[in-house]
Amino acid sequence: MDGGDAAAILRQAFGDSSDEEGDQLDGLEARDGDEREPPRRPAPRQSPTWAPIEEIDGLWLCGDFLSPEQQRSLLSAVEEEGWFIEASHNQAMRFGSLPAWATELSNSIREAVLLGDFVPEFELSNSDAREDTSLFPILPLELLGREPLFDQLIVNLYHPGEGICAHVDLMRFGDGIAIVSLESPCIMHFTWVGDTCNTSSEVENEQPMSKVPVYLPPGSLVLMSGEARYLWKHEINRKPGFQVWHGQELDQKRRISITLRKLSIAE
Ligand SMILES: O=C(O)CCC(=O)C(=O)O
Ligand SMILES: [Fe+2]
Repeated sequence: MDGGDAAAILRQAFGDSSDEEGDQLDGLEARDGDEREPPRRPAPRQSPTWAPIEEIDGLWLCGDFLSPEQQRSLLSAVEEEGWFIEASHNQAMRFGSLPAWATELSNSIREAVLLGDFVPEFELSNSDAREDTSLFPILPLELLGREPLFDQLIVNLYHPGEGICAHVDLMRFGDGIAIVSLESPCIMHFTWVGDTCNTSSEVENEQPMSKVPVYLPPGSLVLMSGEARYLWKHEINRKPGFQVWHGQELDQKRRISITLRKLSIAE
């Protein structure tokens, strides 16, 4: 991707003086707005704080991606879809054209990457990583600049005690996966693909697996690309004893996650 493409991405994210569509970046906040108000330019949001997960290449966490108000607004948008009215329903998927709120969420993800501040220690201590991914280390530019950024949505609802077992997302999805967490915090564990993962073989060879725990607060955004997407499994085990952070078992509530992916181009 050349500099012209990068400039186009930046224009798309920040708009220019004649670009009124910039308002859609504010969509999550504008949802409750008074319709009589004239269109306004979105207030520049505070730079989100990104942290690399040091052990895992391509794994980034934005803990303050959504404000409490934005979380409430996003949750209402999900609930208004009516997917989870029946107690037996805990998952919804959409392909292709996504609900407006999910498109707004995608736009906000792109914006958060473009505005992202990442922790200076990382810059100082990982000059190799910095060189590899010079312009946008959080998400490679060829992913950040694709259109659409995501065309597949999956919303999962987990009751306390429920989670998802270790997996690498299917290869039918391309690189660059985003997960937004709502309601309950949780710990997502990552395991290198080469490591054993099933309980039976674990017991047999008694090798402790090296799992990397990542704490996902409500309103956070995880981005996986490259090794994090293809060479690490992720899982959420919410059975008693597995959601422990700094020695404290997390208080589990219902959790809703929104995963955004892009279908791979068919060969
Ligand atoms: O719920 C989550 O946070 C993860 C969901 C997930 O990994 C998936 O749907 O592939
Ligand atoms: Fe997954």
